[in-house]
Amino acid sequence: MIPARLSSASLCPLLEGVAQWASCPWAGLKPGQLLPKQALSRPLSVGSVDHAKQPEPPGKKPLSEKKLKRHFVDQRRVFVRGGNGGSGASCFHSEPRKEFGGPDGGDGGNGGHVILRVDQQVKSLSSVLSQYRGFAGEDGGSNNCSGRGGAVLYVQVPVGTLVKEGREVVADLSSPGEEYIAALGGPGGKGNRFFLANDNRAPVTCTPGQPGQERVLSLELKTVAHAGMVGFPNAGKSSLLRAISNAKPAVASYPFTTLKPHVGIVHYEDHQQLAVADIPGIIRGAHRNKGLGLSFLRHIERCLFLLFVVDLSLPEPWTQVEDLKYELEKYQEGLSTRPHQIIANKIDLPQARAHLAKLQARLGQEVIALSALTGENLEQLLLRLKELHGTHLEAGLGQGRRPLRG
Ligand SMILES: Nc1nc2c(ncn2[C@@H]2O[C@H](COP(=O)(O)OP(=O)(O)OP(=O)(O)O)[C@@H](O)[C@H]2O)c(=O)[nH]1
Ligand SMILES: [Mg+2]
Repeated sequence: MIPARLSSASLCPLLEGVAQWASCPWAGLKPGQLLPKQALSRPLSVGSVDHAKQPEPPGKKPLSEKKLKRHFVDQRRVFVRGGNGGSGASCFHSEPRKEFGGPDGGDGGNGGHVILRVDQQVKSLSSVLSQYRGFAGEDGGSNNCSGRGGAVLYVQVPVGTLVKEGREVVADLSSPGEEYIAALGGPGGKGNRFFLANDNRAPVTCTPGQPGQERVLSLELKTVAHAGMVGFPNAGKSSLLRAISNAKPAVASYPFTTLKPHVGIVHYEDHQQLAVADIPGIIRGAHRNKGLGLSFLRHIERCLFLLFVVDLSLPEPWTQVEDLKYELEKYQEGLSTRPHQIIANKIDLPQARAHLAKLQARLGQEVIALSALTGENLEQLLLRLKELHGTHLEAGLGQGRRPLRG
């Protein structure tokens, strides 16, 4: 669920780091600054649709599945180990003409923690390594010198990182700057000075530093958006996001153009903002990790409502809806019944119009037929988005939950 922090004022900056792998167009606006005139002149801000099909670069081969996955990493298993504590020292004060100077071995420094810190600049988990060892504390020295503590080792992670230990979720890092101690540094050992007592004026005992905590954590990145666009490759999801928001995901006529989720912000005249995520194409068998598979089904989990985008120009478009729902349901029970809207894209194509009536009859529910390319009927989609969000808010209030504002 989107945290309450995702209120209209903070939505944009937050998403910039979470999943806004696409740039946020409103990021430059200061509070109180007017929205661009173009956006205000309409009841709804419908972005320009001048993104007609970009030509495929000549000779560009489609990427292999392995390479596709390498671009964007949304899951990592990490071994973390806190720094070892430094050992305490055992020595005695020595000075000319002072025979029994007493114990002066200092304590060892504590080992440094390993801390996960949310950084807005980090977009995926690809920069996270498979293991981290914290800095060790220094050993204690003579003259009651304590060893220096090990420095904290920060691991930068993107906003929206879930930290799991085994199956248990131990942290949900959803706002910039948030920190989680992944592994504690070991405490430093005690020097012999510590053991000085009335009945033992010359202790030689000192203790070694403790090893740092060791853990194996799974990090998972999930997109945080109000609406998630789900569809087969080439259905026109990215084109649609470009048309309704100012996000600029790549659009091309080959499948798997989108390799990582993009989040665009839809601005309404009443200053409401809704985040819409363009999730990379899903194919049949995605729940068995085919194509870009599971990694992207995960992002859908965090969307409050879904937009099933189908390519209306293809024969029997209802099979796309059935297959998409099947994949979602197989991945997580109940996911396909989350509040949703079916979007039939590419209505501008002649064969698409012929399929519309059949699709509607077959599904028995209202379908919004539109064209991301020409901009036809986009406003209906934007109104529906608002409605879905309103219903979500009401449902939340009904259950006594804190309202989520868009
Ligand atoms: N005629 C027509 N073409 C469209 C429309 N929307 C998208 N397209 C074209 O369909 C192709 C695929 O569009 P994308 O937006 O890249 O599709 P996608 O669903 O994001 O594809 P993946 O990123 O591969 O999942 C492009 O060539 C677009 O120009 C539309 O409304 N009408
Ligand atoms: Mg795309």
